[in-house]
Parts: sequence; structure tokens; C-alpha cells
Amino acid sequence: MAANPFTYTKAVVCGIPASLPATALRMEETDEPVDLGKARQQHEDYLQVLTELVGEVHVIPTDERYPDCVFVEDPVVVCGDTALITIPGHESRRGETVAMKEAMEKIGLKIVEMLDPGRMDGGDVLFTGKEFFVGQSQRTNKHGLQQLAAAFPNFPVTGIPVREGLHLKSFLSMATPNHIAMGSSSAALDAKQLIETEGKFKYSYRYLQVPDDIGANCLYINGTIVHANNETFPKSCKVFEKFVDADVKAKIALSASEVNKVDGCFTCCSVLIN
Ligand SMILES: CN(C)C(=N)NCCC[C@H](N)C(=O)O
Ligand SMILES: [Zn+2]
Repeated sequence: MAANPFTYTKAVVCGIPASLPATALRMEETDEPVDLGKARQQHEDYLQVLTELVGEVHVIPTDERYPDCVFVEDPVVVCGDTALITIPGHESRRGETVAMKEAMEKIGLKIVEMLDPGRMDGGDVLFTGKEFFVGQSQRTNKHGLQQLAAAFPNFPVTGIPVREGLHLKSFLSMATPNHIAMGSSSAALDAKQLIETEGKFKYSYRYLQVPDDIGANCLYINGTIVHANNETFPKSCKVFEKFVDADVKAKIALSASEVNKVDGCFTCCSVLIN
């Protein structure tokens, strides 16, 4: 019998390089600089939660050459026993795939490497447990989508245009095996509509809509939801706190305020393996 896709036994993370505050990619220059010490403390808290929830966490050594290396979700897509090593959409991130491939080999996953002209950031890949939705964004192209479909032939794949925001998961993520957490921007609403019209399982999902797009990015790990806390996204946090579902055993609120400033969020900072 196939394993429950949301039961994880391992995670992969990477630390925060000192080069992140000044040189990580960001969509908009915010006035607020990233506080490196605070970012590392928040990442420590995140690591501790992951360790409690999955047990085994592999840490890729921080690499100063890659200011965005903490966002390990982007150079790989893991589903079942296969790791698809992507060609990240931004050139400055392509070198991150070397350490990721090594980590995936060490864990014993079957490696598939994306080929040119495929481009993909894992942040554009939403796996619902029964199908994939793949953001067609500035980072992920149709060749990337086709190669993902070939790497994971057991699951249908549907493209979703991402016209605003960085990645598909910048406004959508799985809150339970049946619920998609979504923000309230037009990008999030358009994506929901496409899931309902183009997805293979269309109306089988329920939605947990929160006011903030980045506040919708959460993790669902072994029955626990990890979501944004009251200091970072108070209104979205409240929606998660009130949410009750038979598939949710516990909730943990964390802050990712510092990586949020460079367009990162919770899903970006780990690769979950089951
Ligand atoms: C779901 N998301 C948003 C991600 N998987 N990745 C975030 C990457 C942020 C990085 N500064 C960049 O621009 O690449
Ligand atoms: Zn993210």
C-alpha cells in the first residue's frame, strides 16, 4: 500500500548564510533590512519543530556563494522515492543543486535531473497527495512542467499561471490532505478557480482562506500544521487558530519574518520526505 503522502520521516534543511541580508534575491526592495541574528534564531526554532515532528533532519552546510541556499525547496521536488533535481529559474541559484543532489543521494532517493531548457523552482510545485499543480512563473517554464510530469508519471499535472508573486506556494499550500490554504489576492483567487476548473480532482478540495498571501504558506506534517504566528500575520494566524478538522492533531505558530523580507516562507525552508 502506498504511504500517506503527508507522513514524513525525514527533512532536509540548509542554514542561513551571512550573505543573505545583502544579496538574497527579493522582488521588492523593502526599507527593512534582514536581521541576520534574528533570521538564524527563527531558523533554529523552525529546525527544532521539524526535528520534533519528523525525527531525522539532514542539514546541508551553509554555502556563502549562494545567498538563497536556505530555500531548499527550490532546487528539488521529492515525491515518493524520487527526487527531481531542478534547474532553478534564477541563474544565481543554479549552483545550489550540487549540494542538494548529494543530500538526496545520501538519503537513497532515485535521482532524476532536469534537462535544459527546463526551468523550475520547487516553490512552484504544489502536491496535493493525488495530483500536482505547477506554477508557470518567471522561474518555472512549460518544459519544467513536462519534465516533472515525466518524473512522476503516476500523478496528473496541471499548470497554473503565476502572474503576481514569486511562486505558486507564495499564496497556496496544503493545510491538511483535503484543505488548500490560500491567501486573498487576485492571484490566489485565480489559482483557486483554475484548480476547480482544470484540476483532475477539481472540487474535491476544501479551502482555508486567510487574509495574507504569505500568511497562507504553512506546513502540514504528520497531523500538525505549522503556520505564521500572531506577530507576523495576526489576522491569518487567527484563522489557523480557529480552524478545526479531524486531520489536525496540533498546530504550531512560528515567525519567519526575516526570510519573509526576501520572499521566503515556511515551505521554502525544508524538503520533506516520506
Ligand atoms: C515558496 N517559495 C516562496 C519558495 N519556495 N522560495 C522562496 C525563494 C526566495 C528567494 N529569495 C528567491 O527569490 O529565489
Ligand atoms: Zn516560500
